Amino acid sequence: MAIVQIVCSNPNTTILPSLGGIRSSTVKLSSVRPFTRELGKRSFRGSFVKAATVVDHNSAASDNLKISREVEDGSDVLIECKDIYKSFGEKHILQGVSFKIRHGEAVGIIGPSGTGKSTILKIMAGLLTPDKGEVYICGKKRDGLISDGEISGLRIGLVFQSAALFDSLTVRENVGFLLYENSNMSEDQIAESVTENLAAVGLKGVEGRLPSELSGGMKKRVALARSIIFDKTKNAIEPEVLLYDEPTAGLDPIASTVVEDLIRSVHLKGEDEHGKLGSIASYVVVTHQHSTIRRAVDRLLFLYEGKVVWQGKTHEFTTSINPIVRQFASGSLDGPITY
Ligand SMILES: Nc1ncnc2c1ncn2[C@@H]1O[C@H](COP(=O)(O)OP(=O)(O)OP(=O)(O)O)[C@@H](O)[C@H]1O
Repeated sequence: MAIVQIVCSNPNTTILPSLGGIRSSTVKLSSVRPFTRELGKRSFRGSFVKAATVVDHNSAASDNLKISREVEDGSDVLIECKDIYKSFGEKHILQGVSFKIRHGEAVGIIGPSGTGKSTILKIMAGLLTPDKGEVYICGKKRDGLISDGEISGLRIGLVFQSAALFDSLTVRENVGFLLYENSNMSEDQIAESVTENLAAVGLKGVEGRLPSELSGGMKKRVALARSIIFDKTKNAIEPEVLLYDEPTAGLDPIASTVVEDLIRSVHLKGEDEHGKLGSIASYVVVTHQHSTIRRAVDRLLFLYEGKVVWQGKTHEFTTSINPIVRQFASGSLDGPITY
């Protein structure tokens, strides 16, 4: 078992768009501090919040996450979105979206382009506020953005759709970025850890390269390596939910498989030796890729015209008789979904 540490930026800073993995966490704004540590010969300044931790159970990539049991009192619900509405100007994107993410779940959010999948991820992460409706984190209602207050007991991380690497930093510096600042690990330990995490996403010997020297798919994998790197010197474990926005978009089929298995493998399955629910994250993946649906998630939410119009187990997706799901699964031009 290993501890995975993932760190995020303060969503209110101008750095955010540049950072692929953000973490909304149990961190007060007052704890945000300037990042000044030298990265190689360059230095970088910005505001960052502290790291979060998650446990890696080193499960076989082919293992499925156990679908979380529905605990009667709802205590296994980590995130609940209740009747969420969100508009951008005249565009009414979310119109009453409700769902729960339970402990141990691997959930996919699918649906036509522009239907609000990324928007709901950002609302879950606390980067966007809904116009109406509530988000509950471990049963506690969140008001405003994640930075407006502290909700303890759960960390939520978002891995952006774009790789969003720092152009002027090497791959090593990008992947180890937050360890350099937030951990007590030595430079050698961080470098070693970076190499291990890059290898885990199928990349070798690219540590010294700049992002501009990588293909799009390689950048994506570097971003993923950055999201799963952890502080080996820490033991604190809290439940965590990771949100992946199209983690396999633009990857070739084999690279997709690597990433899908990795998403599985960095998450825990459920119980400790006493039968107590484990502390490891659930995760939510927004994806258009069938392989990712099949391989990386157990339950699906189908978002269409502002609402969750279907949900079910992954294997039910292709056999559903729901006309919207059937059309989407088959890619047919005929059906209720129009472009
Ligand atoms: N900050 C914003 N300002 C204005 N419009 C926005 C903003 N964010 C999203 N939108 C719009 O809201 C709609 C939903 O966007 P979103 O990215 O959530 O869709 P999506 O389902 O993730 O799409 P895709 O599958 O193509 O990635 C789009 O029309 C988008 O242009």
